[in-house]
Amino acid sequence: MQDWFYLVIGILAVAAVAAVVVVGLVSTRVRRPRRLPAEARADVIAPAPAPGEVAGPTEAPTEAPTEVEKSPLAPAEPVAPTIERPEKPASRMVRLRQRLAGSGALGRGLLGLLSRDKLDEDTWEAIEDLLLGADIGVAPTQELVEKLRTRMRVEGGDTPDARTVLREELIDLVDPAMDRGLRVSGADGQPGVVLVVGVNGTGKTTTVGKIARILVADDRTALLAAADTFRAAATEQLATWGERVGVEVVRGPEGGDPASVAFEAVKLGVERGVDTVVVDTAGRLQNKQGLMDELGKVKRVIEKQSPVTEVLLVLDATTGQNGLVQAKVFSDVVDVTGIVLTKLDGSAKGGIVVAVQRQLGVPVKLVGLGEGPDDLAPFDAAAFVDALLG
Ligand SMILES: Nc1nc2c(ncn2[C@@H]2O[C@H](COP(=O)(O)OP(=O)(O)OP(=O)(O)O)[C@@H](O)[C@H]2O)c(=O)[nH]1
Repeated sequence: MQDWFYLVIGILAVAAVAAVVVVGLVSTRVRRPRRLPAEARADVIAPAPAPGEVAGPTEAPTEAPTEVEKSPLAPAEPVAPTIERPEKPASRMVRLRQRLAGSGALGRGLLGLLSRDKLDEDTWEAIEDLLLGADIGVAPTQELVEKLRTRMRVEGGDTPDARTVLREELIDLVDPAMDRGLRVSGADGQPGVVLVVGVNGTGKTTTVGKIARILVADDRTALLAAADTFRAAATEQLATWGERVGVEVVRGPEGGDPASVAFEAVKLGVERGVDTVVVDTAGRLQNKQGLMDELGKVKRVIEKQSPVTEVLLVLDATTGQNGLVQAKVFSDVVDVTGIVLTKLDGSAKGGIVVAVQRQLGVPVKLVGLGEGPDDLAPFDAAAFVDALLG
């Protein structure tokens, strides 16, 4: 009986050990990680490339790793920013001439009509319509047509030179006598202060960046003030413009007081003795009196440091009559001293140059002729008319 008892115990013990071994083997199989395909392994294991680094191949390196590769946290080698050399402004209008193709249709249309053998009433009416359609405005259109009528009648003779007459009269209308120089220098060693204003989306920030390039091209030192604190992206945008030409940008906290940013920038400009401080402002809707008052405040606060030498109003050439309404409101708040007409490359309405100058009695000083960094040109009446006439 005892033998039987020991035999049963022995069999049970052997069975228990066998069960433990089997369970152990099975669980080891279940827990062993699946082999991942090479690509998936790389996604999981490889560190994300550091900023500025280019993600390389994921295979194991065949050579000894470099210091940077050994430590994925090692900072990327600082890359010295490349400072660009902007184009000198003098030749820009000529280079950008073909961008006025839209407005060129006006010149070609007028020339075609004036060159007709017979200048009858229908032709003069068509000329008037062309001028009005190009946003020159009613009074300037009537003046021009009157002068053209007189000259074509008096000088007509056998072979009236329509092109010469038209060119002279258009240049006269655009007014070559206006002083279009940018006032970028201050008196008594103070910096010149250029305040750039206008409705949002007209191209103010872009224009400030382009003006910085003009100043650098003319070997002037400059400082930019990102006083458009309403739109964080505007500050970033300006910082990028500044970096590209090595011009410092003074910025404030998002939503902060624009007047304080402008004040700090001009103060720094005075301390450093820079030639020019250019101040970008927020795009303000003309019907928001509070915002317009704020613009007046920006100017007053700047002038505690140094006088504002130029107030540039940026207008989008494609907005036509609406742009003129904006222009009037801005000129009531700050003394606008010059106009920057942007997006003239995308407009068939070059006549707005004449209309806005008449409306404000202030010259167009710069024209935007594209989105390229150096597509801002000093305005020249004769070059503009020549571009219109093709
Ligand atoms: N085609 C063309 N586009 C231009 C010109 N000037 C500016 N732009 C474009 O107009 C758009 C608006 O320019 P921004 O400089 O951001 O306008 P903003 O007035 O500062 O706008 P806010 O910061 O919102 O007030 C951008 O896409 C510019 O590239 C120009 O002369 N021609």
